[in-house]
Amino acid sequence: MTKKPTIAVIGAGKWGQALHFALSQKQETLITSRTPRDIKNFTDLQTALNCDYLIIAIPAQQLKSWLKENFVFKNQKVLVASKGIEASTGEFLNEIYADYVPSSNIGFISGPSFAAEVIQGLPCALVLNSTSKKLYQEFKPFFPSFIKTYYSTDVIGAEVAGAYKNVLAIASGICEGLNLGKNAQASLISRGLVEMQRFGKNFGAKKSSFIGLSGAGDLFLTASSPMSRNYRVGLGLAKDKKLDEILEELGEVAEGVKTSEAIYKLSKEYNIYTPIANEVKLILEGKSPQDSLKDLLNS
Ligand SMILES: NC(=O)C1=CN([C@@H]2O[C@H](COP(=O)(O)OP(=O)(O)OC[C@H]3O[C@@H](n4cnc5c(N)ncnc54)[C@H](O)[C@@H]3O)[C@@H](O)[C@H]2O)C=CC1
Ligand SMILES: O=C(CO)COP(=O)(O)O
Repeated sequence: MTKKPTIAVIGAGKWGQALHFALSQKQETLITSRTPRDIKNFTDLQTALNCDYLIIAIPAQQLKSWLKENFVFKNQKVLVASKGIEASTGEFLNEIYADYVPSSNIGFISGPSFAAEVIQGLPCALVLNSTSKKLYQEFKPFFPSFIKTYYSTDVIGAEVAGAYKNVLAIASGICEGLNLGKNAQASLISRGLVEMQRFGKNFGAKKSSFIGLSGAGDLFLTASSPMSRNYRVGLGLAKDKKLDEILEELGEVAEGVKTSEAIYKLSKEYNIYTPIANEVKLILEGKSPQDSLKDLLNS
């Protein structure tokens, strides 16, 4: 008799728990995190790492050190659930993972997916991005009927879109917080989409990823709802709150904060025009949102 494949989620934050709930609909799914949690099928890290299939939902800025300290490759198949760019080095997550997992064994989840809705079993559509279609075909049956999965080979497109939309969500939250109106917000979001596509093109991303679920889909979701943590960061900044205070109140990760630094660094290095992301970075460092608005309108 063939052994049933084993599967585990690593990281029990909001997204890890929602994915654990979703995958547990069809098969036993383990979950682990740094601190023990009262969740069904919670296990220790080593047991999780011994599973055949892993879904890793650790914030982007913690990933590099987490992999170095904990990860041992045992031919596991990995789906990355994080959305961000490493700020200290400007590395994309697929570049960081490349030191640990071969490309045939790794995929990246993208698309509009608030954890709070997924954990209620509400319908959603996700893209699994991998150079290996076989990997997609192996993971697809694990997903429950309320999640429709699509396949794409555009790993870098999915990564850029998922990371960039968090920065644009901060900008959109600022726009809402300043009461600039729906015209301004729609302009910001659509110019943001152009900007993220321009940025992605530089790294080889496909245009089609930006007009699909990974780009427009996730951007429209995150940049239009206070359910987004990044959007709420923007709302706070518009009300002149200090970043530390906003993040403490949030109590969860807002990837756009650090990702704006990474985009700033990369856009300087590769000479890419990224005006909205640059202004977000400057506002996070203390520039007044009103001054940023003037600069964006006149650039
Ligand atoms: N919440 C959501 O709706 C979605 C989140 N994501 C992405 O998933 C990633 C995780 O987000 P959430 O789970 O929502 O964040 P969260 O703030 O709810 O939880 C983060 C989790 O990471 C763990 N963690 C933090 N530092 C760690 C370290 N050094 N080593 C090990 N574990 C560590 C924390 O203990 C916590 O369990 C982010 O990149 C986010 O952008 C993607 C899609 C949807
Ligand atoms: O990525 C997300 C939805 O697709 C979650 O966005 P926030 O991290 O801004 O809440």
